[in-house]
Parts: sequence; structure tokens; C-alpha cells
Amino acid sequence: MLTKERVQSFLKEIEVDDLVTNLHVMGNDVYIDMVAHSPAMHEKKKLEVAMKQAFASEFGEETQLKLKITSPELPAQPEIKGKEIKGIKNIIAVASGKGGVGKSTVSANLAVTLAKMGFKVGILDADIYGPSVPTMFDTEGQKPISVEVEGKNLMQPIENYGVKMLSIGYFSGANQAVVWRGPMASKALNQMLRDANWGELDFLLIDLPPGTGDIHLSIIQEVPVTGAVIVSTPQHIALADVRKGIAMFNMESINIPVLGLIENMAYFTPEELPDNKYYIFGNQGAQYMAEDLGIPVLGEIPLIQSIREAGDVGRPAALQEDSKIAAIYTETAQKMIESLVERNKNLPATEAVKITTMAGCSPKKK
Ligand SMILES: Nc1ncnc2c1ncn2[C@@H]1O[C@H](COP(=O)(O)OP(=O)(O)OP(=O)(O)O)[C@@H](O)[C@H]1O
Repeated sequence: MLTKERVQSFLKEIEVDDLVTNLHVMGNDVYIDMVAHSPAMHEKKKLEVAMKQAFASEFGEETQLKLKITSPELPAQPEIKGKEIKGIKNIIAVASGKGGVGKSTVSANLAVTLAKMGFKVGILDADIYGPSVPTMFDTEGQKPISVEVEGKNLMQPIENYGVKMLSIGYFSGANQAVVWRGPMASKALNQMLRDANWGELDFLLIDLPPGTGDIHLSIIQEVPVTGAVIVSTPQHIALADVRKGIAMFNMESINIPVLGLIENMAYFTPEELPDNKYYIFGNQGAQYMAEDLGIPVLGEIPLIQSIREAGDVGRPAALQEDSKIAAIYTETAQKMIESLVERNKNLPATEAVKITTMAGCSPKKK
């Protein structure tokens, strides 16, 4: 006869006993309430199918499994308090788990797209290891001038395509920056943030250095970030780094909401076959991961030769009027804004994040 004990020991055997919150056995009917690993629909479906199969093969078809699967409780809402930087409404950190995924290209294209949409936009190039904003905006060799504002000397950001920008690349000695440790980098960036004449901005994008080292924590510690956008490519290895990136923003002491994931080089489209999509690095990996992590995919950017060429000549591809790439970036920017509006509805304004410990945050030893 089917007993509660037998079912319990079977649940243990198939290693789902820790997910079960309630269990009753009445004749051939087994009532089980359980909690899925993640709120994603496909996770719940997967669990349901697996449970039904396991029960049928263990106890036979006559056993009726009455399963109720609920979502796990979401972690507490991030709680970021108070102080804003005067004139800057939203600070968005653009991050990537690893280098070379196109984070700077995505930041530049997002910035010009937001500017085209009529927003006041700035970009702060915090990628001290390889500042690329001067090249991507065709402003290499320019030097920010000093202006007096309300009795204070401030740096005047360089401007092109309607975007204001500052980068370590505009200052002499930029090549020394690669050896800076966190505190020095954060001091320089802080100056570019606070001692600059940004004026009124709807969005300030911060192009972070790649990775998740202590330099990031130093930056995030000083800057009141509203939300983070993570850029990745579809390869498994890049996606694994996304988890690390998201974990950094979710750390209890940091608690910055992740607005979503942008999948760069999601598919390849040859110039001569603009409607063809080749999923060279795999399809839908980012979608599944985002679903799993409970964050939205904000956009899928194709691998297109013209994006690279546009970056190299200093005119972000999204500026090409009526092009497919411009449309993709407009949609991505809209999704980012949606996510931001949701975040701003639920949370108070931001304040520099206080970091109390660096434990577990050092860069990986090479
Ligand atoms: N969607 C794309 N299609 C074609 N080329 C791209 C695309 N995205 C980026 N690239 C190219 O890939 C190269 C790397 O991009 P980028 O410098 O933006 O990466 P990154 O992640 O900022 O790198 P790092 O963080 O290591 O500095 C550049 O040559 C860029 O033009």
C-alpha cells in the first residue's frame, strides 16, 4: 500500500525532498506542494514533467499525483537610499563579465540612440584599461577645457553626436592608468563625475572596465548608480561570467538593481543577406539565462561588419538613419527605459553604495 513514508523516502531518493512543503497520501492520491528552483515558467514545467514521470515509473499509472508547484520567494527588493548627483537623473553602469564582448560598442550605440530619442545623455568612460570612448566618438586628441561654474573650476565634457563624454583617454598620462589600483581609479573617475560640468542629464552611462574585480567595487562604492546593464555574447563561457557580474551587483553591500541583459553578437547577418540570421555561438542561451535569473533581455544585437567599421571610424552604427541596426538599438533603449521606470517606481533614489568588506571580490589570480 502507498504510504506517506514510502513517498517521503522516494522524494529523498530523487533528491527533491528539500523542495516539498506539504505532502498527503489518500489512497492512490498523492498531494504534493513544492517550490520550484526559480520563478521561470519553463523551470516549473520541467519539474512537473519530471515528477510525473518519476512517480509513474515508481508507483505505477494508477497513482494520481496532485502536484502544486509555486515560485520561490523573490529576494528582498534592493534598498538603495537617497542622495543624487545634482542635475543627473539616472546613472547606468554598463558592465560585462569579461572583456571583448562589445560593452564599449554597446554603450556608445545606446548613448547616441538615447540622444536621438531626445534625452540629455552623457557617457563616462571608466574603462581605464582600454578607454575607447575617444575613438568611438571620433574625438581622439581632444582635451577637456576648464570652465568656471558658480565660482568653481570644472572640466567641460567633450561633446559629439549630442552626447557629452569624459574619458581617462582625454588626459595625458592615460597609459599609466592601467597600473592603477581600485582607489586611484575611483578617485580619477569621481573627479570626472563630480568636478565636471555635466549640466542636466537624463542619463549618464558609465562604461565600466570588463570583469568583476575590486576596481569595480571601488567605482560602485563612490557612484550613486541607479541600475546596471550587463552585456554578454551568447557563448557558454561568456554567459558563465554574466552570473558573476550579476552576483557582484546583487551583493548585499552593493545592492544595485540589474536592469537587464544585452546580448551582443547574438547572431551573424552578412551585409549581402540582411534578412538571414546565423546563430554561430548558439541560440537562446541568453534568453534562458535571463529567465533563470529573473532579469529581462533588453536586446539582441547582431554581429554585423558595419558595427565594427562604424566603431573604428568613430561614428556609432546606430546613427545610420533608417537602418536595421538603428531600429534594434531604439528598441533596446526603450526596453532599458521600461526596466528603469519599473525600478524607479519601486525604489527610492540612489546613494553611493557603502562597501564594508572586500572579501571575495578580488580579481582572479592569473
Ligand atoms: N555587434 C557587433 N558586430 C560587429 N563587431 C562588433 C560588435 N560589437 C562589438 N564589435 C567589435 O568588437 C570589438 C570589441 O568591442 P568593444 O571594444 O566594444 O568590446 P569591450 O567589451 O568594450 O572590450 P573591453 O571591455 O575588453 O575593452 C571592436 O572591434 C568592436 O568594433
